[in-house]
Amino acid sequence: MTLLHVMSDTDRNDVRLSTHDRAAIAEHLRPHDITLSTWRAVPLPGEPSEVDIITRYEQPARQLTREAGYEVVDVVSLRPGSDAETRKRAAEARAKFLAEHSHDEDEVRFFAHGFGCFYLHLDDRVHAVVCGPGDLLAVPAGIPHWFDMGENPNFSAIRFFRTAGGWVGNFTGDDIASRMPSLDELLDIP
Ligand SMILES: CSCCC(=O)/C(O)=C/O
Ligand SMILES: [Fe+2]
Ligand code: NI
Repeated sequence: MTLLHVMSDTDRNDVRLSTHDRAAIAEHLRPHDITLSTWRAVPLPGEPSEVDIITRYEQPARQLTREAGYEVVDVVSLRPGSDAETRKRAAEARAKFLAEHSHDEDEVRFFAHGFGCFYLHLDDRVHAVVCGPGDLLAVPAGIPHWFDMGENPNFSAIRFFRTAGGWVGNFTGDDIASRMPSLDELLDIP
């Protein structure tokens, strides 16, 4: 399941576009220099480890790394859990990425398992892009955005970086995420 849900940045109920059609989503994002592409999903165990992910997707990940010149590839995985420690870690991770930020390099993420939503703040519109298994999203440097992994995170994503420093966010200080629908709300859209 992939979703693009475009809203006014001052009114989440002012919806300009909402579609699950991957081709239409890619087409809509292209003029913004944002690329949504698809890798053939490979079968994974129910609770894939980081090693499962990187070995199953080694071939396309190596090809992308070679073609685009990425230096660092890592896997971010969060799994649901009801114990206090897991919930605390999930809440901390969620809060970090919910703060609007940009990066000095492109944000390139492949979803191998589960779901997450990128909210791309383009002029006066928020483009919420829910990514699921097989989705590769590439967002140019400098675009303000945030990411929601939901109340009970359950996803694995491969991240591609050009510089060895890994993840560095330039935070805007805007709490816009609190005024927009969460991943859990977007996943309920039929
Ligand atoms: C899906 S990877 C974790 C989120 C992340 O790296 C990022 O920069 C979100 O904006
Ligand atoms: Fe980011
Ligand atoms: Ni647009």
